[in-house]
Amino acid sequence: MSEESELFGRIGGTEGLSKIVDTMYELVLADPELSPIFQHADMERVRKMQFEFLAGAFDGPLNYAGVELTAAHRNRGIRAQHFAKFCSHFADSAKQHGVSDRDIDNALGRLATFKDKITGEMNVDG
Ligand code: HEM
Repeated sequence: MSEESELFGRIGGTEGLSKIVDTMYELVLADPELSPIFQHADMERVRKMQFEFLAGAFDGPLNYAGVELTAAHRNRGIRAQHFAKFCSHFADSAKQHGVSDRDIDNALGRLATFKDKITGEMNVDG
């Protein structure tokens, strides 16, 4: 990959991230543990919103205009093991699209910071 200073650039910018998101949801929807959670989701919207969210999280353009993450994932029964599988599908997709292991680790570290919002494991005292 290139020597771009931002993670977003190094993972291939708009084109690269779009491909990573598309492949990631192919893997997620083919996963029998995760696909039921997406049964009623508007996948076109989810892909678009996920692209925008991740672009911002990876130091790219900040255009995310979707629902706040806690609200979007509340009461869906999403647990730590679902989160872990989702992240491993992200990593497999990024690997397929040529992202370096170092950049994948960097991206996974950023995804991990959203875990409590996605799984609802909020620290109520925090
Ligand atoms: C770091 C990890 C994750 C991020 C950044 C993320 C981000 C997002 C975003 C941006 C949306 C769109 C919100 C909107 O419509 O405005 C969304 C929707 C959704 N996410 Fe996640 N998500 C993550 C993990 C997960 C996991 C682990 C699951 C379940 C296995 C999940 C299930 C869903 C579902 C079902 C929707 C659709 C909600 C609806 O029908 O409106 N997400 N997510």
